[in-house]
Formats: sequence, structure tokens, C-alpha cells
Amino acid sequence: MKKVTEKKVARKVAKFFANVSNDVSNGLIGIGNSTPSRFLCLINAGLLNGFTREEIFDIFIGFGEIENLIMIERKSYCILSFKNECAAAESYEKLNGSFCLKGDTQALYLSYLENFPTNLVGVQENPKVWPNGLKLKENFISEEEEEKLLGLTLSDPQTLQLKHRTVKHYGFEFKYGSNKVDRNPLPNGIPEEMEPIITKLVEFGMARPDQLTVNHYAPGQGIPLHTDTHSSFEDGIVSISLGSDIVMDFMSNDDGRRVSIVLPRRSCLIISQESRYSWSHGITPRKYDVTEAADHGLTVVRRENRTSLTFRKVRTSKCDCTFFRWCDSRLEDSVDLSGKTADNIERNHVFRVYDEIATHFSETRHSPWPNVKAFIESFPAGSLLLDIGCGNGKYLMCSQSLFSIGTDRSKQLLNVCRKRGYQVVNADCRASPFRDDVADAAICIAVIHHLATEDRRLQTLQDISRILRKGGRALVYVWAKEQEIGKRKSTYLLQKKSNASRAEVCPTPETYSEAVLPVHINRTDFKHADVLVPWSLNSKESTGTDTPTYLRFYHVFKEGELDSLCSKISNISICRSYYDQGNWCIEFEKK
Ligand SMILES: O=C(O)CCC(=O)C(=O)O
Ligand SMILES: [Fe+2]
Ligand SMILES: [Zn+2]
Repeated sequence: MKKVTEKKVARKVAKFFANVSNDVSNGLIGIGNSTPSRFLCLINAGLLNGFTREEIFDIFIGFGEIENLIMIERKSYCILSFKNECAAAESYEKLNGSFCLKGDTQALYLSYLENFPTNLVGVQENPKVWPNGLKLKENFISEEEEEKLLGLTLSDPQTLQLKHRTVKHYGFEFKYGSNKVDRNPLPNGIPEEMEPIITKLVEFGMARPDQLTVNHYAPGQGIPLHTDTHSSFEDGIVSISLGSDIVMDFMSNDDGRRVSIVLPRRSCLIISQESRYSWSHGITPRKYDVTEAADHGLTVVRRENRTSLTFRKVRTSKCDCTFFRWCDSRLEDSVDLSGKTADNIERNHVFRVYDEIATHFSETRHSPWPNVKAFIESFPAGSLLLDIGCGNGKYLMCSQSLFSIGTDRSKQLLNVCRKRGYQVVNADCRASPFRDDVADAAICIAVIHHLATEDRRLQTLQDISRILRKGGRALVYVWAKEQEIGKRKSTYLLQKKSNASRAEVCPTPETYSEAVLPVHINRTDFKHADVLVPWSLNSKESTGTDTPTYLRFYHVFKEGELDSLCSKISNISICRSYYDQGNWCIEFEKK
């Protein structure tokens, strides 16, 4: 084993000692000591260096019985005690200054301590609070039953050899990529022999399962942390352990809190409510688990071959849980809203936002899109052009030979227009304050994608057709869900970070009474049709800190959706329908 020189060891330990003098007051007495004791400080082998308790055990277990190990949050060291001094001395002799750690990029240094520090807050001392809704029934099945079930499941050929275990599904297949169920039933249902277990589960008040996954784990194998998707399975997922105890890890999806729970063989774990809907579960691949012994020390338990039976019930309707943030039944592609909710969303996430960001928005919106400009210029001088949702008036500017009027819901944007000398009125795009059949031309550019229901989007188009004279033409642009067509990315996807809205807020969905609106990540593909899109007020010289981020509501249109909406309006005919820079566009004429 490669080792650094003794001199260097002494230097390193002294340097470390200087760095942790603060911790010394917490009980790290004797750092730098070479007077042997049972207590060791292991330098460069802490949580901060990416070590787990198990990895430390792995390195030291060979020297003798370990009494205690404290891993400390955000520290590059940990504290270990052996049951006897010999073991400590032997490990000190062998390992001090050696490159025995993973990666071998940093040497391990050891220092004896006078005592096991009592007032350091070790990670394992955190009170273990189980996630709500998690229930464990020990001795759920008898030894005879266990033997029978193992015989049965082990003789049944496995269908799936995964990286860290073998798996077989009955009833329906569980898809590990998406954690969803494949709704096409499998040829094999749950085997008859499981009937006594199912009966017991039903007696406990659980719904009758129709799906079973059998997992086989050899020592060293595991399953990554995951949440079985809400839309696929009912509440109450059951895991029965056969053949070996194992530690299952739980992690809160909300705050990352972790809890490890020992599942004894023959026990039945019921994962329900919070533990099912807003926590992930998994099994770390390793050969042994470290668990708390009865005397509050730690013990190492070797894993044996373990077989688990996971019983689930496939959901046939939408999930009705209250864990909206994690509920894929609610984070659907598009949301179905009442008028009242739509009003609220538009007020909070459209009008208010535009009022707040008007100046900044206006600074970033100068150049008219060429196809819109060409449309405007196709009308003879003196024509009446109505710009519905005119924003900062950039199209009123390029229509100087026409008589143009703009409308908008944002008063601040109207103020920008008025300062520029344009004629504008404050109005809802669904009901423009103009007489029927007056306009030669109308444009509605990047407006109706801010309306929260299809009804409201249709009302707007209908109102535009109302104000057009017979033979008058309108041009409508909406943001497209498809931002990449035939491998060509839209300008939006190609925008540079510096001049785009830079917000990379944590995408926390926003909950309304009827729906959850996911927050879109800028410059990425749209995953949902109804989304909140961040806008951050960062000026060019921005420091990037504390600039408020606003969320604008968008309904992004799928290919064909705008056409299908227009086809519902009887008195128009579509002149052309096209895709332009990430937008779906339609020009129509009033019949
Ligand atoms: O092995 C277990 O106990 C759990 C298996 C599991 O979580 C799954 O298959 O989804
Ligand atoms: Fe699972
Ligand atoms: Zn749910």
C-alpha cells in the first residue's frame, strides 16, 4: 500500500488540527496525539469527502469490533471507536497516511483521541422520525410460509435481469424507467399461492391487489430511490421481505430528509399516505447494513439473499391525493379550469405580471417579426388596423400609413404606448370596445396563449371576427409547444442565457383549487401545455442576486390546435396557417 512519509503525516495532522480548532472545543480532545487509545479521528474520511458510514465500516471492520462511529454533517472527518485498543493501534499502524480510500486521491490520516466526544452532533443521532403513513408489521408470515413462498418464487424463472437485481411481474408490468404501470395485462396474473397473503392484506383493510412484483436481491444489490407514480397505483403499496433483513431508505421529496428503516425478514411494510405520495424509497446496494444495536451502539448485519413481494393495485381513475406537488395525475399536460380559476390565474400570472415588468419587457421587445410587418404592410394606406393585445405597441409603430388602435389589459404597457404617442384603450381581448364589422385588419400577436381556458381563447378569436369587416383579414400568433421542428431549434431554445429571462427558479408547481401549474424551465422543451414561465427582472448590469422572478401563465399550442379553434368560427375562412420562430400562426378572412 502506498503511504506518505511519517513527516508528512505529522504535518498534515497538525494542519488539520489547526483547521478544526473550533471543533476541538466540542470535544475533539487529543488531536495530533500519538498516545494510543480506542478512539480515532479519521481525517479525509468524512461525509464532506463523500464517505458513507458503510464505506468507513468496510475499511475498518477488518481490524476488530467497532463500537461506535459518528459521521458529522459537512465535515471532512469522522470519529470511530473500537471495542479494544489493539484494533485501533493496528488500524493506526496500517492506515495512517495511506491511500486506501476510494479514488485514492487523498490519503487517510488518523489521530488518537482521549475520549469519544460526546457533544458532537453526529448524523446518526438525529431522532429517527418515520414518514407518516408508513407501517411495519413484523412476523407477518410464519417461517413455514416463508419457506414455501421462497420455493415458489425462486423456482419461477425471472423475466428481468436488472443491473442490481432480478425481477418478475405478475398481473401488470411495472416500468422502471417511468415508475408507471403498463396497462396491458400480462398473461400471468398473481399466482394462486399468494392467496393467503392477499386475504390477510384485505383483512387489514387494504384494497385487493392486482399486481405483484417479485424482486430478488443478492447481497450487494439494491433498488434506486423512487416513488411509484400516483396515477398508476392506488394508495397502500405493500412490501413483504423473505430470506433476509434489509435496510430500506426513505427520502422526503419535499426536503430531502432521509430515514433508514430495518425491514426484518417475514415482515410486511405498508407504504401509504405521505410515505407513499411524497417520499421516495429504495435500497442501497451493499453487502451489509449498519443498524443501531439495542445498547445504542452500532452493529453491522450481513445481508443474505432477499426476495421481496411488492403488492399493488392498479389505479383506474385519477389520483385524488393531497400531495399536489408530486401528483402526476394533476400535473397533466393541460388543465381543465373553471372561469373563476382562469380569472385568478390571468390576474396573478398575466395582467399583474405585465404591469410589474412593463418597462423591462418593453426594453426587450423592439423589432417587429418580419411576417407580421409584411401582413400589416399588405393593407392600403388609411385602412383601420386593430391590434388586440398590443403590448408596448411595437406593431403600432410599423403601421404609420394605417389608422391603428391598440388594446391591452396592462395599464403599464398602455402607458408605454401613450408615451410613444399611440392610440390605445384598456380592454379585455375577449370583448374589444369596437363596433361590429369596422376593421380592415386585426392582429393578435402572442396574446391568446395567456388565456387560461380554451373557451376564453375561442371567445377572443370570435370577437376578432366580429370586429372585422367583410373581407377584412386577421393575423394571430400563439406560442408553440413544439420548439424544435425537423431538428431545427426555435430562437427561444437557442437564446443565450445572458439576454434571456435568466430565471432558473426551482420549478415548484403552483397549486390552484382545481389544478397544479408546473413551472417551465426556460430554454427547454415544453413538457406541459399549461405552464408558468419565469421572467426575471435582470438588467444587463444585474448582479444576479435577488432579482425578483415573475411567473407568466402560458397555454402553449400544439400543432393543429389553433386551426381547430378557428374552425369553430363560422364566418371566417383560413387564408394561411404556418409555423414561425416557435409560434403557430393563422391568417383568416371574414366571409
Ligand atoms: O424490494 C422491496 O421491498 C421494494 C421494491 C420496490 O420498491 C419496487 O419494486 O417498486
Ligand atoms: Fe417501489
Ligand atoms: Zn397523487
